[in-house]
Amino acid sequence: MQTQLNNPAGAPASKGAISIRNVTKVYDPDGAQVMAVDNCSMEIAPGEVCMIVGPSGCGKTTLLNAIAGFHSITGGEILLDGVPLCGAKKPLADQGSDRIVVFQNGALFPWKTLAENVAYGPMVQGRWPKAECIERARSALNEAGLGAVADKYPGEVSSGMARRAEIVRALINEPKVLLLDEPYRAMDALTKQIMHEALLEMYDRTKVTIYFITHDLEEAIFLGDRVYVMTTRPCRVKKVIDINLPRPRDYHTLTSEAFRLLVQEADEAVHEEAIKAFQAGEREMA
Ligand SMILES: Nc1ncnc2c1ncn2[C@@H]1O[C@H](COP(=O)(O)OP(=O)(O)OP(=O)(O)O)[C@@H](O)[C@H]1O
Repeated sequence: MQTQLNNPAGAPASKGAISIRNVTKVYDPDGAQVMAVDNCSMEIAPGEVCMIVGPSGCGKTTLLNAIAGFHSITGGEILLDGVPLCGAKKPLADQGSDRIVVFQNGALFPWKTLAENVAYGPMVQGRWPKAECIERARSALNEAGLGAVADKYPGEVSSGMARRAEIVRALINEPKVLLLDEPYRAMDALTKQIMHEALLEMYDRTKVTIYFITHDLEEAIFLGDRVYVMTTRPCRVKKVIDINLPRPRDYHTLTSEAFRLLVQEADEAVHEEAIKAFQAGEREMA
């Protein structure tokens, strides 16, 4: 069975445009007024792999939470395909299956098999009859190279397989946008490389818009269409780097001169902000 995860003939994506317009977010724990994001604007195209890098604590996750509908914004607006998600009248976006978050620490149900995990979302939403949900889940796992372990429990497969199954579980809902917050942070270099290739392979099939936060510049450039380097808090866009490396990409890309130059460009921008963040931290400590 061919799932609807496929984007026939690699057609360009027609949905999943995110507009972040003049967004501001102030947290106010006990009146402390922490400005996390200040007048930040970004236009993310449908099907773009948008990689967000910036100093620790600069406000990257705050933006993700606003898009996902986990946190409200204080000013500005966020639109999905031209339709407002949140803004002045409605500061907190509704959560919805059009925007799916893949969490850092994984969230598969340990008591369900991979196929049952993948089928769970559409099943509880009553999207398709139960048997069809399972059949689609198996088919999607198969396309992701996980067919042989579809009936295994998360504890019986490698962490790399479990992370891939999580992405399959997100994609079965046919979201417009996938939101990832450092999903591969704790992985060793080799597993990370395999995860990157698996994600790119799934992306090439689905062309879903990806908003991906990372501290790893090589990861950002290897995966991304554009890398957004954010300023130290409060968060704004400092620099946008277009990644014109041809797709499909594989590990050979990592050794090209074009790749090396892009890493250098991103590193210079991030380094400047990291120094500012460090100095600001020292001032706060003084
Ligand atoms: N619920 C909250 N209440 C108060 N302050 C918060 C809250 N969540 C985040 N912050 C503050 O807002 C700022 C931005 O946090 P955020 O988590 O968005 O940064 P980040 O760039 O994702 O960080 P990291 O790279 O370390 O994950 C930080 O100074 C953080 O302490």
